[in-house]
Amino acid sequence: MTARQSFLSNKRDDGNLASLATTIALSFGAGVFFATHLLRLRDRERLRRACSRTQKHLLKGQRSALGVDLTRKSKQKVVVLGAGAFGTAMAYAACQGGNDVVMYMRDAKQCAAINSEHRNPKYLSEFSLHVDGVSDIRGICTLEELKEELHTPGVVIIHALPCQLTPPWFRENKDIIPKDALICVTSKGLYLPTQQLMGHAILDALNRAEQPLAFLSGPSFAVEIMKGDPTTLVVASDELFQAVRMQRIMSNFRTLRVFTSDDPVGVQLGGALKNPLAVGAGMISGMGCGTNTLSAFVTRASDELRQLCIAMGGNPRTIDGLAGMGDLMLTCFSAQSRNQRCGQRLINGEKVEDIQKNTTVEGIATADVAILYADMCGLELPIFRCVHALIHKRISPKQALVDLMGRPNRHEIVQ
Ligand SMILES: NC(=O)c1ccc[n+]([C@@H]2O[C@H](COP(=O)([O-])OP(=O)(O)OC[C@H]3O[C@@H](n4cnc5c(N)ncnc54)[C@H](O)[C@@H]3O)[C@@H](O)[C@H]2O)c1
Ligand SMILES: O=P(O)(O)OC[C@H](O)CO
Repeated sequence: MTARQSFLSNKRDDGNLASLATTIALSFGAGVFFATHLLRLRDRERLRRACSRTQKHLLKGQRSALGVDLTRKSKQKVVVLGAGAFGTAMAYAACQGGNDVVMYMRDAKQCAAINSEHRNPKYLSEFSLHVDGVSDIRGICTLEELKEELHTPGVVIIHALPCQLTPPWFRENKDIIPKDALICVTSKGLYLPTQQLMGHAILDALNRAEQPLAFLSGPSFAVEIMKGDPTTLVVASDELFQAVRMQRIMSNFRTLRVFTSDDPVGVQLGGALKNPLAVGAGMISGMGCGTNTLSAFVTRASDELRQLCIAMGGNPRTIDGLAGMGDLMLTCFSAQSRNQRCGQRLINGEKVEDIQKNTTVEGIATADVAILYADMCGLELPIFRCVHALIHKRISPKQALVDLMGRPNRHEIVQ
């Protein structure tokens, strides 16, 4: 049984009108999406219009005149890979969304504490993982257990491992990953050894082109998700029904609102490339510059992000959204961001290797790949290049400001 069949049949098992309406809407949506593929509508605008029609139909189906409950959904098996800050927040959110959630980690002590005390002793330990009225998150720590959990038909994997460790992990463990399991990637970065987007690197590591993938991104500090601060995310997939499926799994209609997207390239690039830019923003703060400079940086940097997105085949409108501007603002303006703090520490003279010893900073490796992409696409991208040069200490902070502020006069918005 494929993930989609199992998902649809799960929903039929509910036997209620709400599930049936949604199932019909989803089937229709998936049908429209596949039909657009079959008809080889390669033109991006036409494809986007078809997807948005699908989405409208879905919404219509969910807002049934029969008054069905929009929020009703069937329990899904969710396996979270990684029990760091974001793995913990994702497991908690999926559990709040009413799903059966298992979190995989290597550390047996950490796992035992999660199962007995319902807290992650290593990350966000101040928060209880007990979700009222829903089953608790279960920790597992052996590959045997992981294999067994992944065996569940229709299983969804939420991946929350740091980017540079991800392809090796999937290569090593590909035999236990079911071919039809949806992998929802939440890590934000580009893979340095092969200069790939995470999705492509994972498919290569699995040696499979057909593994269903989705990408969840947007402004979301793990700690604020745990606190229950209203948070919005976007999930993208080439197969729109997979994005809708993740949307339904993660939405809790109170604190987490998830939008869908048909632009996995744009969503991945937005999430990944905001990280080196956040390092740059931290450098600006470290230099003692104020909000004028930071706002200028964020605005002009978003233009470079858009240029790169277009050149790499993404939709520039995605950069205007949560995965682009949303996350860029969050990480550039907040010292809660590890990338932002890394920038400040670099300006204060710390070494990049030392900063990365105990903390995940995706922006460093991703900055290297961003420059390779810029060269490949023939783009100037002065802000990305200055941040990259500062990270590698090829220019001084003072020189970076001279280089950026001394550029020739020009029109602001170039169509
Ligand atoms: N922290 C956030 O607020 C946040 C928000 C959105 C996205 N993200 C993204 O999520 C990804 C993970 O970030 P994080 O904040 O959770 O990092 P983290 O450093 O808090 O946790 C990473 C976890 O991965 C585990 N790990 C490493 N190798 C492993 C392996 N081989 N097997 C099992 N576990 C392994 C580590 O033990 C650690 O628990 C990053 O790409 C980050 O950009 C983080
Ligand atoms: O702490 P950072 O810089 O890795 O940012 C975390 C998330 O990406 C914010 O959305």
